[in-house]
Amino acid sequence: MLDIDLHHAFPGFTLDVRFTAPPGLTVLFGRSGSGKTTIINAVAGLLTPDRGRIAAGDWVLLDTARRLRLPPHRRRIGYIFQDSRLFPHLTVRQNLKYGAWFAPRGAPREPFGRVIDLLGIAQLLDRRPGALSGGERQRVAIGRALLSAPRLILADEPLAALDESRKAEILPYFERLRDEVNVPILYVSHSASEVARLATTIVALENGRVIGQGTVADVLADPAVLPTGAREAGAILTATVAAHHPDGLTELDAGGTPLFLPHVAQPPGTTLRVRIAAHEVILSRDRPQGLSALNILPGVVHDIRPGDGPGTIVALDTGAGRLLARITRRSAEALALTPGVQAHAVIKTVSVAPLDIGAGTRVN
Ligand SMILES: Nc1ncnc2c1ncn2[C@@H]1O[C@H](COP(=O)(O)OP(=O)(O)OP(=O)(O)O)[C@@H](O)[C@H]1O
Repeated sequence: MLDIDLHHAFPGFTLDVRFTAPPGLTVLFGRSGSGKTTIINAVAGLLTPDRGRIAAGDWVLLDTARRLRLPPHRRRIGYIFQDSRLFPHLTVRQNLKYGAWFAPRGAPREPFGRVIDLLGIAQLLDRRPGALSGGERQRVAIGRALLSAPRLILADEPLAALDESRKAEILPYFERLRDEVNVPILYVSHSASEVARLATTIVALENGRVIGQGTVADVLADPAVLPTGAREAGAILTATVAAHHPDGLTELDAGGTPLFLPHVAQPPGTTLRVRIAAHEVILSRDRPQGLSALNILPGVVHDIRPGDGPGTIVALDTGAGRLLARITRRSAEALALTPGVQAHAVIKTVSVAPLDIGAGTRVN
């Protein structure tokens, strides 16, 4: 458990945040200038706030009321930056050992071999960073952070410099870090799909304040707290791989409801987290007939959230979970959608992007 309470005034900007991050991966989510880096700098010890307290469980990094301030090198933090910051003249093995060198004697830490396995970097150990891809370098950077026996991991936009295919390569390793290593992770991002894949908890920031905080499913469903508003709103469903069909489709079981997606690599029985973007969902009052879309989910309207423009977000409770549909207010009126009425959500199979399907943990 990570407790953060910070107050700091710069000329023209005041940071005033208080939040608790439960175990897992907590994303600081907000527009440029919302205060994410200022929080990270305060946790790292690069900025001493006017007032504040930062503690990871019983490990207190800062408590201005008690005049306690650990210097940065004693905070036991593992860093993962946008650029991997590996030493170019050292091999991967030496870079990893450098991380281990920072671990205090006797501190519990992941064994070297387990970190290598977790990140799939055994075949890279004798190479130098110049001979690695961007994704491989980031895996090594994660390993180096882990081997320093951290009490907390700070990841500051670690995927921002990677293209889509490298992101897809590295996301599963962050999922493993989240699910298999018992160290809280504070992760900065402004990408909704990255947040949907990785977050256990989201802290949404605006102008130096917390404007929303909660589980990934709750926060991503609330356009009011998303940096890009309704455009990135979406639902997160937890589903299990039921079957791979010969025509290339994968059938998921989402709370007893079948959901067809393009082929996913995971074997039957695997739990997945699937983000369904609100703009990909169509609503119909009656069950549509003769439609090409394979996923037609009956449900009941939970609520309707008007936006600023012509759009509105309709939340529909289905057997698979709560889905969100971004439709026009005109359509919502034409369909007479109000809380409690029955409707059907239509989702095209191919509308779910591969990056939006990840390893599952509970999302709410
Ligand atoms: N040392 C400083 N002196 C004065 N103002 C600062 C200082 N550091 C940050 N600020 C201001 O604090 C605000 C928040 O900055 P911060 O870097 O924390 O935002 P951010 O959410 O991390 O943005 P980005 O996503 O662009 O990195 C900005 O208005 C910035 O100009």
